[in-house]
Amino acid sequence: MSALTIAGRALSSRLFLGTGGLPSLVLLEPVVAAAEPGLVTVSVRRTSSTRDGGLLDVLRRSGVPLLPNTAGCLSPREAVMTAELAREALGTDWVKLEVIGDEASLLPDAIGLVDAADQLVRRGFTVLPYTTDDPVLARRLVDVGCAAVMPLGSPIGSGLGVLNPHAIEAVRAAVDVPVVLDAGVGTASDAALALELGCDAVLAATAVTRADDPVTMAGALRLAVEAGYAARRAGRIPRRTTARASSPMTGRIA
Ligand SMILES: CC(=O)[C@@H](O)[C@H](O)COP(=O)(O)O
Repeated sequence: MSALTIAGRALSSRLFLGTGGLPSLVLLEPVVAAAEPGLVTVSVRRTSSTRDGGLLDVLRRSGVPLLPNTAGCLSPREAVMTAELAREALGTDWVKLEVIGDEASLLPDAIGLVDAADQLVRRGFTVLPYTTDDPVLARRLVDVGCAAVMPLGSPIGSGLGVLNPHAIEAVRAAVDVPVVLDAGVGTASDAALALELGCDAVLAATAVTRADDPVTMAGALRLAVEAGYAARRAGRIPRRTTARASSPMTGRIA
């Protein structure tokens, strides 16, 4: 599978993994090994511990690049401060920007998101914003300098997959930066569909952390992303409303 590049950095996989919510830290290492993700997101609030065997320690040993996020931030100010803390703590100026409108829907606050993205780009961050599946908003985020956009397939943790495939295609068409489907993936076919629709990568958390068997699901998502990317490049056949024989009709015995 050809490499995905974001902001000049080549990533080894088109699957990104969210780490919060695993039922046991013991699962983290095998999950990461099965997923072989290109990036692993970490919430700065939840990773204050750097002790041996802690979340950060395990992730660092895995060698997968870390992508700190601003999970749970409800205002641009809070998100910018959290990103600065992450830069200091983790030594990276990449940030997955989340500015949430409310704690019930967990939907992005579009206005706060553009404001925070603008501030962070000016402060030298490489910003990957979690956004809605709105192509106009995606363009605004690119206009202020975001390195990628991360539209939701459906609400965080819902497992509903890609609710509006046409909107995801519209986001893809609207911007010239990588598009990473973020949120709502429930199982492997959701991830494959995202790539088939033209997304460059997929971020999944709950699909793995709440699966009956997180390690096996992590491996399934890795394969699904590869399959979806290959299918996109191969080009799907057009949908038809009528039958068309798949074998030639010549040589039939009358
Ligand atoms: C924005 C956000 O928090 C998502 O990245 C979340 O981590 C992943 O969403 P799922 O848990 O639905 O995969």
